[in-house]
Amino acid sequence: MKVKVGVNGYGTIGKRVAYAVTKQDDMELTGVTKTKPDFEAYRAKELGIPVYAASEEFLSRFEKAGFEVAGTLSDLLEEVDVIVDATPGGMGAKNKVLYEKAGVKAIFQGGEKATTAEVSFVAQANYEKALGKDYVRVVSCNTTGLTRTLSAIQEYIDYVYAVMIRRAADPNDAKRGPVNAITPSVTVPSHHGPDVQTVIPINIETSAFVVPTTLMHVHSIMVELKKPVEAKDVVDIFENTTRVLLFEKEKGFDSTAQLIELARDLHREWNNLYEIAVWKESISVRGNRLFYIQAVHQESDVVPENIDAIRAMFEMADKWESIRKTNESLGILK
Ligand SMILES: NC(=O)C1=CN([C@@H]2O[C@H](COP(=O)(O)OP(=O)(O)OC[C@H]3O[C@@H](n4cnc5c(N)ncnc54)[C@H](O)[C@@H]3O)[C@@H](O)[C@H]2O)C=CC1
Ligand SMILES: O=C(OP(=O)(O)O)[C@H](O)COP(=O)(O)O
Repeated sequence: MKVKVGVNGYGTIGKRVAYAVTKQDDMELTGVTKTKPDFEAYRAKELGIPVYAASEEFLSRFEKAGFEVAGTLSDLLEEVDVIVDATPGGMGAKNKVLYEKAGVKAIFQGGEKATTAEVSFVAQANYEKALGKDYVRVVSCNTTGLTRTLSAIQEYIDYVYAVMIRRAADPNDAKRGPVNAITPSVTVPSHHGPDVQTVIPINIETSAFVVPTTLMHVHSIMVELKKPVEAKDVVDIFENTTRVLLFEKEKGFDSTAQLIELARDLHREWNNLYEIAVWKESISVRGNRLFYIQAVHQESDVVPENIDAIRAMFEMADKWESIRKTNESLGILK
């Protein structure tokens, strides 16, 4: 049996998740919703993806443009086993009543509060917690990045302090930036630390700044160690951690620009870099403190998590089988 998947909100995350669903042999993409017949709606149609109006109120826009939709969101909900909600942050919680009414399982994204779902999810850290669940939240791109590396070294962690340097906007966003400024999140901790704690139980504080770039987020991480570890052991751990890759400045990876260039060189769709990129030279231990620096491709690291969340919710595979299938299907390097 293939799980029928719908995507509500065909934007930055939604279109990538929809694509990833089409690459799975145990899932099928039933359709996606759009609020208007823009170029993304036409492109979806060209790809053979049924396009539904996101609600009745948007139907007239499609009618006016002569764009034939397959129905509305409520029609899509009748067809699917699970809906991936990738609408703008905060909207998923409001949509949840529709999903409950339709009796359809739902996945929410990191822009929703943890209380919207039964479990907050990062596959390699807590896949089992999502087994059989109806509502799962894939945490934000930054939280996913922090959780992937920190869960790998969890046994050594006494306390984590991390600073998030966040991209101002996604490349397709001409409204928000980049801006000529550095904008701090003045609430400390930023939401990222408490969000990591919804997935793994560690001590962590975070602060965050927005900077003028569209190319990835960067995290500067300091861990107070519970027990001694050497830098070379942490290198070994990360080398053996799925969805984490080590990069060397020595080899020309000076900045996020070269990481994105590598994703282009790999002919990754939308230059997705699903893996968290840790700078190898940055991994260092001084006294009882471990330091490292990593980069997160905000548009894509959560995509494989959505796919694994679907498998967990339908108990279609165990953790490592699901991660392996997802990795292989998306060309994730390890
Ligand atoms: N862009 C990013 O870096 C990341 C975003 N997220 C989270 O993913 C979620 C979606 O974010 P993005 O994809 O970046 O947003 P986006 O703005 O690129 O896409 C949202 C899509 O939903 C559509 N939409 C708006 N109102 C709608 C409605 N009533 N019904 C259905 N669709 C509607 C928009 O037209 C757009 O196509 C948010 O929770 C966000 O926090 C998570 C990880 C990374
Ligand atoms: O939704 C996201 O970015 P956005 O809200 O700035 O578009 C990304 O998940 C990164 O956000 P975060 O810094 O809240 O993890």
